[in-house]
Amino acid sequence: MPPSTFRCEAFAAPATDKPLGQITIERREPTAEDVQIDILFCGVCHSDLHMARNEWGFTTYPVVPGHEIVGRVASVGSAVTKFKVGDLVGVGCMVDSCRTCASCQEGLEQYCEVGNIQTYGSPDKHIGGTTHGGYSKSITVYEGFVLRISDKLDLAATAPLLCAGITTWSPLRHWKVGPGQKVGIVGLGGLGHMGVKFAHALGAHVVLFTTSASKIEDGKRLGADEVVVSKNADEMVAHGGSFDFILDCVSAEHDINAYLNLLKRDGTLCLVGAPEHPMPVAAFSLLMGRRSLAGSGIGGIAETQEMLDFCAEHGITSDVEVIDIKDINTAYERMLKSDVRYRFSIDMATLGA
Ligand SMILES: NC(=O)c1ccc[n+]([C@@H]2O[C@H](COP(=O)([O-])OP(=O)(O)OC[C@H]3O[C@@H](n4cnc5c(N)ncnc54)[C@H](O)[C@@H]3O)[C@@H](O)[C@H]2O)c1
Ligand SMILES: [Zn+2]
Repeated sequence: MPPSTFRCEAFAAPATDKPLGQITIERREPTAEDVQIDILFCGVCHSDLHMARNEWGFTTYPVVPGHEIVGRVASVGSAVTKFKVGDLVGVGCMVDSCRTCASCQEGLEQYCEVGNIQTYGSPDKHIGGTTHGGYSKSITVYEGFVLRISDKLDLAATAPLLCAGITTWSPLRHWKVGPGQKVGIVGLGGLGHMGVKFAHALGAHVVLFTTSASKIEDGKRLGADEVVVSKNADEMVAHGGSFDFILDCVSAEHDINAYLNLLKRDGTLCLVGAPEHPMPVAAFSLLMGRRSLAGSGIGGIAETQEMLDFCAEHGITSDVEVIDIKDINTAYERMLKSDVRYRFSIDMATLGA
C-alpha cells in the first residue's frame, strides 16, 4: 500500500517556456525510515534553470526545482535512528539510490549503477509521478540521504553547500588538491566561488579565471591568489603549461582547449559545469603533455557530510543574496546575466505567506 500523503505548497515550472508559479503538490507521510523536513532555505542552482527550461532534454512537467535544501526535522518514521524532531538538516541532489551496487557500497551514490533518485524529476517510487524539489514548504526523505547541519553556520548561506559546495569539494578531494599545487577555477558563479573558497582552504595556490574584470576584487577576497581575465590573451599565455588541476564551473559553451593548454604534463581539467551543447576538444590539447579531460558529478552522502563538517569547522559558507520565492523568475534572468554574488537562497517562509 502506498503511504498516505499530505498537501504541500510549492513553486513549479509548468512548461519549457512558462514562468514558475505556485502549485500544490502531494508529499508522503514519513514511512518507517523517512524524515519529514520543514524547509527553511533553498539555494538556486543553475541546474534548476537548465531543468525548468528542459535544456538537457529530460524534464517532466510540472517540475519543482531545488536541491540545496536546509530545514528542520518536523517528524520521523518509527525506524529512524539518525535524526530527531527539531534537528537542523540538509538535502542535496539525491534522495535515494539502489543502496547495493558497487558505487553505492563505496559511498559513491552519485554514480549508482542502477540510477539514483534525484531530488526532483526522478520517478517517485513511493507515491507515483516524479519527485519534487526544495522550492516547497516540506519534503520527506529516506534518512540515509539526509545530512546533519551545524547550528554554527548561517542557514541561508549553508543551503548552497548541498550542491555548489559538494560539487566543487568532491573533485578537489578526488584529485588531492593541496599545498604546493597550482589550481585553476574557471567561472565565478555559484559553483566557482565555492571552488575558490575550498581550493584556498585546502592550501593550493588558486588562480581564478573570469570573463569579467569587475570580479577581480571579489575573486581575491574569496581566496584566489591571482585572477586572470580570460578574454585577455596575454594573461592566458603567461600561465601556459603551469597548472596541476583546473576545475571548470562554466554553465555555457566555451573554448575548453584554451584551458587544457594551461595544464602541466599529466595535469587534469575537470568539468563540473554542464553546458547544453557539446564542446569541441582538439586532440593536440590532450596529446601534448599527456593531459586528462575529466568530469565529476556532485558527491556521495558521506563525502557531503565530510564537506559540511569541514565548513562548520572552518566557518565556510556560500555568499548569498536571500530572495522571496515570488522573485524566482527574475532571479533566473539575473543568474543568466551573472548578476548574482554568488548564489540566490530562497527564504521559504515567503512561500504562501
Ligand atoms: N557536475 C555537477 O554535478 C553539477 C552540479 C551543479 C551544477 N552543475 C552545473 O554547473 C554549471 C554552473 O552552475 P552554477 O550554479 O555555478 O551556475 P552560475 O550561473 O552561478 O555560474 C556559471 C558561471 O559561468 C560563467 N559563464 C557563463 N557563460 C560563460 C561563457 N560563455 N564563458 C565563460 N564563462 C561563462 C558565468 O559568468 C558564471 O560565472 C551549470 O551548468 C550547472 O548545471 C553541475
Ligand atoms: Zn545544483
